[in-house]
Order: sequence, then C-alpha cells, then structure tokens
Amino acid sequence: MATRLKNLSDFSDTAIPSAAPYRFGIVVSEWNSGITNALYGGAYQSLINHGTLPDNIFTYQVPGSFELTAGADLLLKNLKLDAVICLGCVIQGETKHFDFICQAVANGVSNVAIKYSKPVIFGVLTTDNQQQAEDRAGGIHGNKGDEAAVTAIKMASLAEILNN
Ligand SMILES: Nc1c(NC[C@H](O)[C@H](O)[C@H](O)CO)[nH]c(=O)[nH]c1=O
Ligand SMILES: CC(=O)[C@@H](O)COP(=O)(O)O
Repeated sequence: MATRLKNLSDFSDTAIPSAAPYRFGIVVSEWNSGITNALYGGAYQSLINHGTLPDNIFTYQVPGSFELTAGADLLLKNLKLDAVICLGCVIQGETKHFDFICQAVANGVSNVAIKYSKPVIFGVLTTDNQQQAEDRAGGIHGNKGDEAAVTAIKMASLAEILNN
C-alpha cells in the first residue's frame, strides 16, 4: 500500500504482542543523521511503549546504509538477540549510486536474516528527496522507525511461537 494511503505509525495496539521477553539490536546509519536519528527515536520509543526493557535494546551506529548489512551480521554473530532493526536513509543523488546502495542493503539484510534464522528488519528510507524522508521520519506520513519496531516485535513473537 502506498505510504500516502497509510500512516507508517498507525497500528492497532491490540494486534501487537508484548515485547517484554525480547532482546533487540538496532543498527543506525550515520548518513543523513538528522533523519536516521528521528527514525531511531521512533523505533526506540515504540519498543519501550510495547514493553521492551531498556537494557534489552542494543544500539550501534555504522557509517552508511551500505554497512547496515555488516552491522546486522556482527550483532547477530556476537549478541543473543531476538531481532535486529536496521535504520537508514538513502536519498537519490545525481548518479546510479542510490540504486546500488538500496538494492545491496535490501538483499543484504534479507540474507543475514536467513543466515541466522532471525528477523532482520529493513527500516531504510529510499527517497527521491529530503522532503520525502522528513515526511516519513516523524512527519505527515508517520515514522518508519515505529513501523520497523512493531515489525520486529511481531516477528520476534512469531519466531518464539514457531521455534518452541
Ligand atoms: N548517499 C548515501 C549513502 N552513501 C554511503 C554508503 O551507504 C556507504 O557508506 C559508502 O558507499 C561506503 O561503503 N549512505 C546512506 O545511508 N544514504 C545516502 O544517501
Ligand atoms: C545515494 C548516494 O550515495 C548519494 O549521496 C550519491 O550522490 P551522487 O549520486 O550525486 O554521487
């Protein structure tokens, strides 16, 4: 569904499990930090609002969205986690670099999820311009960080059910 038809932060709380049992990693890209910091704030607060203990949130920064894949891999390799949230913002420039980064991160985080059989959430904005990013990082279309956190909670709960 196109974002313009759905607010990224609009969820029915009744459909979201308690996050109290789970441990979450969050990897945040430093590129476009004004946007990614807002995404992080939304994700962190959403995890807390749904019961996550602050001590069960493990946050690390990476230089750019391209490094989110390696960051997620390092977290799952070295920490006991129930899910990893990857947060970034890629904004179209003059060249095809945008396309390569976006595709690499999307494919990369999917591969890490499969490698570790753990949910790895693609919380990366891929926008034409700054305004579209601002609109989705706490603006008129909500906050993709909220969406990513709720997705992580739901997937951690699903994994717990199916793995037991
Ligand atoms: N242009 C953006 C980048 N570029 C940097 C890459 O992500 C990467 O760090 C570099 O290619 C070295 O490997 N990153 C973003 O997150 N957002 C951008 O708009
Ligand atoms: C998406 C990017 O990497 C971007 O900053 C690169 O800009 P450009 O394509 O103009 O070099």
